[in-house]
Amino acid sequence: MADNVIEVEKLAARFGSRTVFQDVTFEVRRGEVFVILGGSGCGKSTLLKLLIGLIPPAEGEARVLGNPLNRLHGRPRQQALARIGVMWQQGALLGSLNLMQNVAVPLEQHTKLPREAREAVARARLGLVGLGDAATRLPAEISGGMLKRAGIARAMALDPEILFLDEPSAGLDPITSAGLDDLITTLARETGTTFVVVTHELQSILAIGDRCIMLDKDAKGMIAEGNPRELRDNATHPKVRAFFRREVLEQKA
Ligand SMILES: Nc1ncnc2c1ncn2[C@@H]1O[C@H](COP(=O)(O)OP(=O)(O)OP(=O)(O)O)[C@@H](O)[C@H]1O
Repeated sequence: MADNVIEVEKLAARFGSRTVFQDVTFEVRRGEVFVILGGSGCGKSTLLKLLIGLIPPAEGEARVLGNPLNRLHGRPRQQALARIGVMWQQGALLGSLNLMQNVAVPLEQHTKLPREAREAVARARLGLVGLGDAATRLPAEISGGMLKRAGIARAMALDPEILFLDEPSAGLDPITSAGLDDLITTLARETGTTFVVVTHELQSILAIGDRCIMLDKDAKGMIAEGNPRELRDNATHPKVRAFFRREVLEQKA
């Protein structure tokens, strides 16, 4: 039987009387790169927030590592949250701290490790994302791509079982974005970390995704689930076909 790290059943999200999506059901398997995709406003970020328990579901349930995170409180919630890492689109490193100090912040908050040990772990995480030589640089002194890598290193500080990335390639040029895709693929393979990545960049989806779901604003729910390359080749839903085919045609042009 597959080892599921996330199980989502008949999940619905509502703001006031407005339904963003409903009847969303899927699972994420340990070690895979799972992509949540769809056009602007379909609810990708909302789904991410539901998964990590920042907002409660209107209906249904999302269990992450066996726990509905929105229903945990106090110490059990802290313990569950320590097993996942999140990198939001803005990344938000602290400008006054160098990269090593930034990556060490979660270690300071969640562990009793002495400073030298925290810094050693932080340096190791920076090494994992190819920033071993940039540990003492400030966020303002590095490129957009390096900032994303540093954000990933910080999200990995506590050696999470699942890493959630919200639009990691937003604002990056195609070459830097492809480098980040390579990093995600390598980290998933080498560390066994499960990745849940929100993106609408087709190149990235095809490069990194083992499986994906596609949300749709009009359908208010999922319109596709599966391997992205198989969906590109075989999807029959017009919107799914349009998403994968249009961009493929653009790439060939
Ligand atoms: N806190 C909130 N209160 C009310 N409406 C919200 C709230 N958060 C999101 N929404 C609405 O829910 C819908 C889905 O938003 P969400 O940000 O999840 O979409 P998205 O797919 O991530 O979009 P994008 O790709 O543009 O970031 C949008 O119509 C948005 O306006």
